[in-house]
Amino acid sequence: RMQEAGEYTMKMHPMWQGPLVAPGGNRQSPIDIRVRKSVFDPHLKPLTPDYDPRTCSQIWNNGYSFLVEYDDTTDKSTLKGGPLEDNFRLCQFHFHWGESNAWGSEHTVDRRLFPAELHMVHWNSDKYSRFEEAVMEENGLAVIGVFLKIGKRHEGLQKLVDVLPAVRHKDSVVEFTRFDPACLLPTNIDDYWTYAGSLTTPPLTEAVTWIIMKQHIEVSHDQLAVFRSLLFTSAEEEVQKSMVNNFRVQQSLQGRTVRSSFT
Ligand SMILES: CCOC(=O)CCc1ccc(S(N)(=O)=O)cc1
Ligand SMILES: [Zn+2]
Repeated sequence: RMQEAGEYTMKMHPMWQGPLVAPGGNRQSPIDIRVRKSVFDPHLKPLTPDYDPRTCSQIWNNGYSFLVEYDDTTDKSTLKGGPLEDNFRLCQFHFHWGESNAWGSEHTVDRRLFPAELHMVHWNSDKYSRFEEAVMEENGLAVIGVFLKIGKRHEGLQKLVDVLPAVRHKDSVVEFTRFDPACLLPTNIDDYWTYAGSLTTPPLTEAVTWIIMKQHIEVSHDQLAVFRSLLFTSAEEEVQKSMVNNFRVQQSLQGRTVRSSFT
């Protein structure tokens, strides 16, 4: 019998032996997006990302995922519009994925799992002066989530895939420049769901306005296989653990409304 999507047990990883539910949390992420329960909001504006590839600086394996980091000391790569009242600065993007193509995303749509999910992380530069400050505040962060499906090779992603072997181990860093993160967004960014949530890894703070794209992007099976060649563990550790299943279990909605920008 094929297991139902969402029925899979999640292999425990040290990180997820941590606080699976933040103490006192009532707006935790990720969640299952029940499409028919989402509420169309005609006041939601188009999202206006404006990224400068020259602010791309490095790739880092932090032991949870690999982060592509951007220089966020100026307003060169920003996100405005959509549900956001303020100007947000891009600081990094990363992914979550499974050991198989059957699961890996953090959010689901009517319980549907995707093989991976991209998160583009921004912080509110109108209200705060640095990421570390914004991460502790209610309207501090905005994260764009994009689902990945297995299909044709993603040409823009290949430049990133080619450098991943250089950050195989936890705490490794390599210079990575002139990468335009906009190439990872779907063609249609006007259709999205948005809700108030949290970081999905420690410190799990309830600081995030989530913007989840309805349209997915496609990457090839081989490209995603390179993600799985990364390791949770540093070069010094005896036992090497493959970096897979780095997603958090779904959290209860607890009365929150998910709004949609489309009918
Ligand atoms: C105070 C330092 O805090 C951090 O470094 C948090 C980084 C962090 C950024 C984004 C996310 S996610 N998966 O919800 O998009 C989780 C954790
Ligand atoms: Zn994430």
